[in-house]
Parts: sequence; C-alpha cells; structure tokens
Amino acid sequence: MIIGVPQEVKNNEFRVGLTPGNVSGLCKQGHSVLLQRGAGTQIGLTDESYRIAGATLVNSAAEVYSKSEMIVKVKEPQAQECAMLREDQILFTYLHLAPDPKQTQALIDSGATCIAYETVTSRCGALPLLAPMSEVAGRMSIQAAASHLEKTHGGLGVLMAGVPGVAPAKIVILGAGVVGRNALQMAVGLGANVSIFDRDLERLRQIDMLFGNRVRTLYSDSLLVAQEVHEADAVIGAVLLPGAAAPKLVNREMIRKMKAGAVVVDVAIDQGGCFETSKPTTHADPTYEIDGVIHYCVANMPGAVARTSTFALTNATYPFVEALAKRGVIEALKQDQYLRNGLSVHRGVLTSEPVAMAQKLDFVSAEELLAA
Ligand SMILES: NC(=O)C1=CN([C@@H]2O[C@H](COP(=O)(O)OP(=O)(O)OC[C@H]3O[C@@H](n4cnc5c(N)ncnc54)[C@H](O)[C@@H]3O)[C@@H](O)[C@H]2O)C=CC1
Ligand SMILES: CC(=O)C(=O)O
Ligand SMILES: [Mg+2]
Repeated sequence: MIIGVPQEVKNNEFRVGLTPGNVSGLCKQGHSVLLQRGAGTQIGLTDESYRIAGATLVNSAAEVYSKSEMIVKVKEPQAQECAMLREDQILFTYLHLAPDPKQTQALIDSGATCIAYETVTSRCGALPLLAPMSEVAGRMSIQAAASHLEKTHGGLGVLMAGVPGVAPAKIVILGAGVVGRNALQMAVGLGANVSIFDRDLERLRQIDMLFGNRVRTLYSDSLLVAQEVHEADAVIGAVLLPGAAAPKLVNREMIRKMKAGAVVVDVAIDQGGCFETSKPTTHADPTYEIDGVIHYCVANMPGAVARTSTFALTNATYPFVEALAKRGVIEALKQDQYLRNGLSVHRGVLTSEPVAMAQKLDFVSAEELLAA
C-alpha cells in the first residue's frame, strides 16, 4: 500500500503521523511511504532520517494526498485537507466530529473511509489511541493551570503548592478518566488540594485506594459540582462520552460565581467542551476571560510537546497502520471489531451513532454497511 504522511497544518501543531522507525517497519513489509518534506523537522525528525528509513520525500501536501492510498496524520483534517481527500482513500487520524458539522459534511462529501483514532476501542472498552494524548494533556493541564494562576498571566496570583503557613491552590477535576487521573497525579505531586469527580464509582474507588485521604473523590452530582467549582482556584474539564458532544457540567452562572482570576482548563474542548463558556483556542492565543475567569481551551494541547507526543501516539497507532496496510481497509475493519469502532464515515455514509445524534443526521452502523 502507498501510505502518505502530510505535514500538520493546525495552529502550532508539530506532531507527525509516523516516526522514521514506523516508516522503516512499513517499508520492510513491502509498503511505500510518501512523506511531505519537513513534516518532522521541527521536532528533530529530519527528512534525512525518514529517507534512510525508506520514505520518499515529496514537496507538497497535494502530492501526498493525490498519490497515497492511506493518509496517516494527527489532527482532524482542516478544510483545505478535506478538499484533497479522494473516494477510494483511507484517512486514519483524530476526527472529533461530534462538535464539527462542517468537517463531518466535508468527509461525507469526500467519499473517503475515515477512521477516528479517538473511538477505536480495546478489548476492555478503553480508548487506546486517545489514551496516550490524554496522558499528555492531563499532565499538561496542571502546568497550564499553575502558569495561568500567576498574576502576570491574568490569574489570581496563587502558587499551586502554597508554602508553609499558606494553603495550596484548590484544584477541581471533572472526570476521572485518563486525562483526569493524569491531572490528579500532577496536582497531588505539586501539593495542591484536589477534588475529583466522576460518575463511575469504580474509578473513584481505584483513586481512593491509591491516594487515600490526599484526594477527595466525589460523585458527579450537579449541586456538589457547583459548590466545589465555586470554591476552586482552578477547574480541569476532563469528561468524555466516547464520540459524543461533551456534557456541559459547568454553566455560565457557575462561572460568574467563581473567584476573579480563577482558571478553567477545558481539556474536553475537542468534543465541544464541558463548560458552557468554552470555545476552542490555539497555542498562539490560548486563553480568554469571561466574568473574570481565565479560560484555557486549546484543542491540541499535546502539539506543544510534539516530540514526546509523536512517539507516545505512534506507539499506539502503529499496529493499526500495519493492519490496515497489510489487509486493506475492508478486511481490517471486518476482522477487528475494536478498529471498526473507529469507523466514522465510509464512502459518503456516516457510521458513527454519537455523531449522528449530536448533529441530527442519519447513520448506518459499520457492521450493516460492511456486510452490504
Ligand atoms: N484538548 C486536548 O488537546 C486533548 C483533549 N482530550 C480530550 O479529553 C477528554 C477526556 O479524555 P479521556 O480522559 O481520555 O476520556 P476517558 O473516557 O478516559 O475519561 C472520561 C471520564 O469522564 C467521565 N464522565 C462522563 N460523564 C461524566 C459526568 N457527567 N460527570 C463526571 N464524569 C463524567 C467518565 O466516566 C470517564 O471516567 C476527551 O474529550 C478527549 O478527547 C484528550 C487529549 C488531548
Ligand atoms: C486528542 C487530541 O485532540 C489531540 O491529541 O490533539
Ligand atoms: Mg467572578
């Protein structure tokens, strides 16, 4: 198979879909890789290292898209990228379609087969291609909160850890999944006063066993969320209903009642965000203020630590790239129900039920469509 890797075009996005090691593995199996020149240069993955691994370097994204049978990338395709997709092509990347009707329509119109990293599942129902970036973003969320709590960044002027005689910051984490648990680990490490919410009691039990009374585990009840958010110095939004639009746990009224200079970091922004006041921001301009509360809503947080993130992401995605290249998309999807859970759009048909529900569209399940 001819596999194409374009350079990412989203704001301050320096991750790459495949590493030189991945390229070498694919070429040894008889596949060809077309890589846009410069795709990894910014993170120390030189064109020369890709060339030695076996990639053919091309000058433009247009050339990658026009000659490849499968496009492997990182972020959801931007409008100019959707326009280059073809009917017989496979797109393997993050999509985050639920809050994005324009991209959904563009992918349907393209006729391509589009598989979303974020809804591929594992045997136990986890999200193995989302998890590594959630680990990165979860850890970064506390760095972002700590930095924006500083006065020079518009914050309250609070040191996350406090000092002897002065209390540490109060951090509230909404969601105890991968993002939430990684945020928790960092916040506890810094000595913050942390509360974490979820509806999954098993997750809260595991946290309780690990952290004991250093952390408050709380069931996600709206009154309790309102009370904790009111008292918080920083709130991390980390909830997810896989594939669907994020539930809004914090409304405008709750934001208005927060302290001036408090910070909200809405990691769930890629699925529409869990604060009513959230809107996507970029690394170039990561924050805005509403009712005195600093909002950090960067939809590609791991892009800031793109070298770490590229290796973490491709460690998880590469086995699926191999399977798609070896078997072809139809056989790979038929043989692997977990990969099939990632299928979102196939030859002009939407196959994701949560996206269909979020956008009031029709869908056909992947099973039904592939059997036809
Ligand atoms: N902004 C960015 O750069 C990045 C964003 N993300 C996003 O972060 C979000 C979280 O991802 P993960 O932690 O991997 O998901 P996850 O599935 O591991 O965890 C989500 C948690 O939310 C909980 N939850 C659902 N509804 C809830 C409610 N009403 N109240 C409390 N908890 C609730 C679930 O029980 C689950 O434990 C996703 O939207 C993901 O796409 C992930 C990586 C990077
Ligand atoms: C998951 C995601 O949106 C990201 O890594 O950018
Ligand atoms: Mg206020």
